[in-house]
Amino acid sequence: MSDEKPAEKDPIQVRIVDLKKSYEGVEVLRGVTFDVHRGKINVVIGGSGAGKSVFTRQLLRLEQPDSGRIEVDGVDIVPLDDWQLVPIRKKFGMVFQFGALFDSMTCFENVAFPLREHTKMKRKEIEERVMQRLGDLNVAHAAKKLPGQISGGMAKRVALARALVLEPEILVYDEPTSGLDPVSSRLVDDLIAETSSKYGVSSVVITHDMASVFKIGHRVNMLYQGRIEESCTPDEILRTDKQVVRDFLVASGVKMQ
Ligand SMILES: Nc1ncnc2c1ncn2[C@@H]1O[C@H](COP(=O)(O)OP(=O)(O)OP(=O)(O)O)[C@@H](O)[C@H]1O
Repeated sequence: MSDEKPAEKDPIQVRIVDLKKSYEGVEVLRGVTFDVHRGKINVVIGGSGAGKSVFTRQLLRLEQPDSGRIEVDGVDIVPLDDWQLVPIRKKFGMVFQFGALFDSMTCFENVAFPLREHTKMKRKEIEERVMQRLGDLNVAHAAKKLPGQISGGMAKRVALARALVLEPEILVYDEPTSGLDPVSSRLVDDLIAETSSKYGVSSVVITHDMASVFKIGHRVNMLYQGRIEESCTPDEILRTDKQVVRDFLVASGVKMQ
């Protein structure tokens, strides 16, 4: 018997290196570099127009970056074609503004949809998986209801169940607290933290909500004018000596050290 230990997984799940994207000659991403830490909550923060949405579209390879690398578990996905991206896309789950459920389908059908589209699972297996996810997120009782018949908070849980049903390794949240009052925002933060610890997924939270950084972030990456100006822990960012980062935090009501 070999006494070799199983190889430890790289603590960095995704490395983004010098990513650039222009539209009609205007450079929006001007060399984005940072790491997504495995199993952690990685927040990407930035003001309006910083390039957060453009970055998200490149990360998910919904668009082709002009240059740079996105290494997912060591594989650079930038040069891959749609066919080669199929197994990579399975690693990602996306939670778009936490909504976007199909209104005419029950919550059960919403969560079953990705399984029907992307797997050959049998009806019974689908039913079990869907009810398990809904149960994990405390919304099993909403299975037969339409999204319009449940509260906004419950709908977010159903949307998260749907994002988790294909068992992604990396969950990307696009502005999850955008447009919510502070109390609801913190409940959404709780849900993200709960999901991170329950499933061990690597979370990427794209937001301009500084409160989320300090409540749930393990890592914070500040995007400013198309570059990552700071990449550190939430504690460290309070002591940053980068003026643009300090200005953004102070304007967001954060007390600096
Ligand atoms: N398809 C596109 N074509 C041309 N310019 C674009 C395109 N998409 C984004 N931009 C420009 O890129 C810049 C960054 O936009 P982006 O939407 O990524 O900002 P953001 O950080 O998500 O801002 P917000 O928080 O307001 O949503 C903006 O100046 C925007 O006009």
